[in-house]
Amino acid sequence: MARKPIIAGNWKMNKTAKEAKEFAEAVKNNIPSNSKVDSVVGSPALFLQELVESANGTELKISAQNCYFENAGAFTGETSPAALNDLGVDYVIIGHSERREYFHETDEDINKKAKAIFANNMTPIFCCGETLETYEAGKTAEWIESQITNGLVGLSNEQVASMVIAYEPIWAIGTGKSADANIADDICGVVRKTVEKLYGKEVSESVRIQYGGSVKPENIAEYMAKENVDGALVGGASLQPDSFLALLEAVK
Ligand SMILES: O=C[C@H](O)COP(=O)(O)O
Repeated sequence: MARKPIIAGNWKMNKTAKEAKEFAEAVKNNIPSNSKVDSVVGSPALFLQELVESANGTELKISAQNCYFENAGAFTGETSPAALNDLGVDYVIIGHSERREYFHETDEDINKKAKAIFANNMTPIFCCGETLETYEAGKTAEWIESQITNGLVGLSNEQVASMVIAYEPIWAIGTGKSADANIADDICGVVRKTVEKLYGKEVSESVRIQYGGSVKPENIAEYMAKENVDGALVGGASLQPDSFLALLEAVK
């Protein structure tokens, strides 16, 4: 089955409202209109409403970078998935290594978030990835299998088939030291095999798997040429309109 490539920018904690709006205005009408690629921008929650309104009716889709797993209640500082859906947000990034490390998110939290996102008609971009220590110990495959197994438990076949999984080796994030395209393909293959083991071949052939970690316009084609890589989750190189558009243009 042909999987549609998906390029998602993750702005992390960058930009002001003015800069976010300027980005959307510069990008939204310049997305390649052949629909060969899904184009997503992951913004801080503060700018989501503005971005959804600006991107309305265009090819640009908007993602949150996190949400809580309850829809409402006494959870000071958290973001409701129901409110995100109400705004018109399409995707939510969950389980990013920065959230796992700095905010102590567990596989169980991330699993609850995945369920809440589906319950609110949005699509999770589920991140997994290993530390340099795990990589150097040759334990990447078992680490990834465990993150996938625990993170997706209880989801339906249909849900897993429709989601996006981003493999991001932590040692390649923001370091300029991207993983070799063959390594990215191998580990994205581990993700796909794990999904196959848990949910069957049809689901594993449908789920879209991104590579993330120092992806830029100059190297994205190498990743996209690989069998198991269906797209990229991009931090630094997604911040400027020209660079974001160049990433999209590079997807053949
Ligand atoms: O979510 C995106 C990743 O953490 C990659 O960030 P980067 O492209 O700046 O290395």
